[in-house]
Amino acid sequence: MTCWKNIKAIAFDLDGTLIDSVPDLAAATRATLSDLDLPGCTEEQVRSWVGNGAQVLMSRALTHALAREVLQDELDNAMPKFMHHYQDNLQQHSQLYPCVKDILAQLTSLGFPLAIVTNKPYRFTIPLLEAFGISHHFSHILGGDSLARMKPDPMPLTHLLSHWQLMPDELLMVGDSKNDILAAKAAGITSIGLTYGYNYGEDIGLSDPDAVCEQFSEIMALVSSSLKATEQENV
Ligand SMILES: O=C(O)COP(=O)(O)O
Ligand SMILES: [Mg+2]
Repeated sequence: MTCWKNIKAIAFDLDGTLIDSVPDLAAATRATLSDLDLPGCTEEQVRSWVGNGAQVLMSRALTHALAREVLQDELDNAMPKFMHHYQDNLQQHSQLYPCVKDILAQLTSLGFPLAIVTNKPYRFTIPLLEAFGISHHFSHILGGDSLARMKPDPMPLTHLLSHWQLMPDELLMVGDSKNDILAAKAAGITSIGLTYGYNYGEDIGLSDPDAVCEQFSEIMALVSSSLKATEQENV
């Protein structure tokens, strides 16, 4: 049984959890394909390709456009173009999901240490968080290239556990993708799966997170049981 009352710190996924970033990822993907004189793609297709970082996104887009397996040098040629297009247009059309700013502020004022654990390259993560005015909430920020392995590997989460000196049952991962839930399970930590993000078109419930939430604001009710437990201990 999940013990919500033990939660002391929270790790958040970024794309599809805090920020709906697909419109700008799709624009950068399409601009890259256009540079290469390849057929474009839809935003919906990009939504189903996001989840394993920029390189895998571009690899999936090229595989689709070429209708065959992509060669390493084709990917190597495309990546700087994608990075350039995305860097210049990180938040033209991306948006924070409802209540994100408010809930992060509440969690911060309640004293939870918060982290970002994203597969997005680190160099895009910081400016995006800053652009939306939420970077100050996170005391630790890990991009997909910050460590040797990214989600679904547990490495970023075990890194956080040792950084914060927490037991696995004291850390919560909140994310929209099976990569978030698989990483959480492999690290032995609690997870919440959000239904509104990107999960390759699959139901996040199939990954069996400890709880499924349809709205970001619903995480407050689960996390607040840990506060009640702390209050009772302090009486
Ligand atoms: O960039 C991606 O592919 C996914 O990023 P996320 O881990 O924040 O969802
Ligand atoms: Mg995500």
